[in-house]
Amino acid sequence: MLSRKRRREEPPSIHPRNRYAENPPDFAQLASLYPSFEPFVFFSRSGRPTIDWKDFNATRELTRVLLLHDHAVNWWIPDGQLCPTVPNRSNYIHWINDLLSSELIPATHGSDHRVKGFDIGTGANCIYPLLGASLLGWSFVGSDVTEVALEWATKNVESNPHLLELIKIRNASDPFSLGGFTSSRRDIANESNPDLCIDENTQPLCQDLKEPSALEPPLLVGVVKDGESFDFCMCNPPFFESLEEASLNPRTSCGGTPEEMVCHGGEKAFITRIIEDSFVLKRSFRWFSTMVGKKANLKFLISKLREVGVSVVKTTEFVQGQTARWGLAWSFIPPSKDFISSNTPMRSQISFTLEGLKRQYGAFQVLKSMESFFLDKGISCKIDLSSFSVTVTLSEVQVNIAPKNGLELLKAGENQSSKSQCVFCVSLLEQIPGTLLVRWSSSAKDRPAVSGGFNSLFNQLEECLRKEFSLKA
Ligand SMILES: C[S@@+](CC[C@H](N)C(=O)[O-])C[C@H]1O[C@@H](n2cnc3c(N)ncnc32)[C@H](O)[C@@H]1O
Repeated sequence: MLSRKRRREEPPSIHPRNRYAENPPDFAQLASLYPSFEPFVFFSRSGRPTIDWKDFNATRELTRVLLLHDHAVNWWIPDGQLCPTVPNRSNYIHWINDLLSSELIPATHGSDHRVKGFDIGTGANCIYPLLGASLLGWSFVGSDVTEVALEWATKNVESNPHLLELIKIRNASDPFSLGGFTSSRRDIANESNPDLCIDENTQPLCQDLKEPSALEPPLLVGVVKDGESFDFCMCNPPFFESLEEASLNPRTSCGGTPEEMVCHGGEKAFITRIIEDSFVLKRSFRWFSTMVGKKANLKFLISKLREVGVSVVKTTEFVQGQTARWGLAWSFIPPSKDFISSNTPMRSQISFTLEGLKRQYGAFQVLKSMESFFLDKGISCKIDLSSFSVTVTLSEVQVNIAPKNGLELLKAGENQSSKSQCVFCVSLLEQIPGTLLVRWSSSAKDRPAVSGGFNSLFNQLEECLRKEFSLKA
């Protein structure tokens, strides 16, 4: 109920350059063109052609026909393997393209250079290399560790002779066939960072610069060959720590084997290892990036990135149906001068998840608590129970005071007359039972001061709600 109402109000979740942003897939047309897809299409009560999203065969066939029809890509995966949705996966590719074309991190090559990416854990579906190569002509190395992923990723590339030269599949658990793995991580760190000079007695700059566990296949160090360089790496990591945790996630028809969904320590450990490797290979990539499944992990990972001394961190939010995912990107290369003086990036939308809600509490209590939070600070707000949101109105004076002096001064400013007000909306979306997504959106994109103040207010709100409602606080 809550989610359905909320969804109607969600801002567009799709990248503006995504080909499905303006024209979502036309199931009726696809059914008439592809007889194998036709049996999966039926008319919903509202009269619209749709498919059963809980049927793995239906979603796999949809992905197959979308890749064929819109991207001229031949594709297939065996039963049970993770089935990607094409519009959602395209968003990550477009975000990487934004990062590369922003020139925030200067390119070292000329404009005729072919962009080269590294997809960590490409899966049997090999979706990112296939999309990146067919949409933008990028070349890729896609790595994986399971036999089925390596076999099917290779098949998927070989079924597309026009992409054969662009995509290479690499076995990350077969490092001895690669150059460079015979050196220890410390040696590699020294080679690629001559200014570091780490010897056995040196306390490493990065606390986590340690030899990887013998049980865990490498991610980048030992898989990237000596002398190789890439414009970016990307990764959709196994999100879960255990099969139990994976099965708590709302079941979709997207399949996914334990090898694809689960890893020791969950995404936090997996991405931490990517960060450690990025420190070692800091000169070999212009951008490092990964998808993050849990907002709470995003904060931890950003603090890790600060620890290892990255020069830039960028985040974005990908909303996929009812699930939110985050994109995290970083670089060790100094940003180009044009960008250094610019303000902190603006966000028109920020969010956090409130996990492990205590049993006795639900969205209603959280909403009432948000109302009290704002009223206590002298900020005008209005609850809307039908959309589970609170509309917050800040006077110009309140907005201008907040970022500089902290929120305690908001009350002091409230009596001053204000010419213009800023209206923001904080809304709740139930992700899974016991987990709420709290999202804050504003239309004040053109006013950095407003967003700065609001970000700080939002952080306080997060802290306050966590203390009151979350078991994990
Ligand atoms: C969630 S799946 C992502 C598959 C695909 N990229 C996608 O987005 O649908 C994670 C993948 O990472 C792979 N993987 C796990 N450890 C790895 C490692 N050390 N190096 C490369 N791939 C790994 C798994 O086998 C799995 O295919």
